Amino acid sequence: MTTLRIADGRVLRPDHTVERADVLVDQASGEILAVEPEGEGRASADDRLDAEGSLVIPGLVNAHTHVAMTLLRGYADDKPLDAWLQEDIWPVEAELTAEDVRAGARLGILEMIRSGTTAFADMYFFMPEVVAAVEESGMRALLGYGAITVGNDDEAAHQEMRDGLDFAEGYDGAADGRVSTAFMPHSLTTVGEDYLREYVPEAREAGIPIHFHANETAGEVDPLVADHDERPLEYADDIGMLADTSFLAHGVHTDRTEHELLAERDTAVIHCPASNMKLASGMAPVQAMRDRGVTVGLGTDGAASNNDLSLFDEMRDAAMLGKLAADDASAVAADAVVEMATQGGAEALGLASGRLEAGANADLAVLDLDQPHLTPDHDLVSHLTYAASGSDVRHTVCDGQVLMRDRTVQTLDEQAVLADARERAQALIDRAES
Ligand SMILES: CSC[C@H]1O[C@@H](n2cnc3c(O)ncnc32)[C@H](O)[C@@H]1O
Ligand SMILES: [Zn+2]
Repeated sequence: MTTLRIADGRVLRPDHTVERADVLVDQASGEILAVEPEGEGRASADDRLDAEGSLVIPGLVNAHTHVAMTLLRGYADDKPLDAWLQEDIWPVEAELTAEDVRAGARLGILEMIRSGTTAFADMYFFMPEVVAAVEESGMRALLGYGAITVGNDDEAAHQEMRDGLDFAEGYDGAADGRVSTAFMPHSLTTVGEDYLREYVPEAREAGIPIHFHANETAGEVDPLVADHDERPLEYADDIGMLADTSFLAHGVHTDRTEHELLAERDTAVIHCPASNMKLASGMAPVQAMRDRGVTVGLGTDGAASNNDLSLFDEMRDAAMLGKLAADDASAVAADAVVEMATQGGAEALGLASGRLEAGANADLAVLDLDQPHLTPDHDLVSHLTYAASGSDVRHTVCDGQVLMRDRTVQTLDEQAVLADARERAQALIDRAES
């Protein structure tokens, strides 16, 4: 057995207490062997990460993104969702190549490793390239091909849905089990009803999880309600899209009936506060959903609508926006936000991560507490939500492997990743605008 000891730090436990302890990891299985409180007999380990003056937390889970959209960061800002997608993003995405997606995925993964994220859910194009980037980087991910049928003829629409299923079936368990997959119809409005009714049951019967965008803007919800005479999530449920292995992104314009349905079906909602604010999509009723028992995770959405992939920024945004949405300063409190960024996201993605305890995946991050903006330390859960940032992360570990040690990423050549992304982003825009 090869072991790794994260030594002499303070450890955030699943109940959000903090204790002085070491985390002992079995690198072969990628699991936590023990969280050993200070004073207990501590055997030596094969490798050691120093956590003195630091806080050890579960690796953060970015439960909804389009990772290769890092190439479009800052390309189109300050527009609402529909105009942004149709006028700017989709015309550029039509020019994407597999190599672009690989470069954008590497860049996004690098950014996530640096900011303490150890797992992400991704919906995009050229997904085998994202699998390859996950494999080489050592990250964990749940991946799916984003299928869209609107604008396609019937044959192409069927092909989109088939591509979604084929990817999910072909790549589940890749990268030594760090990749899992889902069937990902883009949204309830960009995939036609007939296609959803044909392919969603096939995915469910094959035991494939389902992920989609839903109830993001009023402009999307209102016509759906008018056409179907029911709420969007009642429509989704009628098709069979809500299950305990399903998770949806946004859920901004959802009502009480839909929250009760989500709780009953055990379907998680991934809250994307920065994207929802930037595109002026609205304020998700996060406190109301949680009060009714809905599992909520956090996602950055793509870097073009955020514009970064740090879950720390998302945590702060979630707390601030949650209070505004509920008109209540006690809503979406710090501990609820930390839970969403860790256990909530892990549960949505079906991962044994998000908790520092024996038997869980050894996915964790170590934050340097010895800094002005984290001093004094009355409440470290408060700091995680309101004061910390991605650059406070010293070490990142996923599946028991050290991905970043003392702020140096071990698995990717950082300068090469940046140079490649810059070059490919420029060439992509040149092609799209020529
Ligand atoms: C079909 S792959 C994913 C697809 O989704 C687009 N996208 C990015 N952000 C959003 C969002 O907030 N709502 C809906 N769709 C979004 C992305 O550009 C890809 O085309
Ligand atoms: Zn999205």
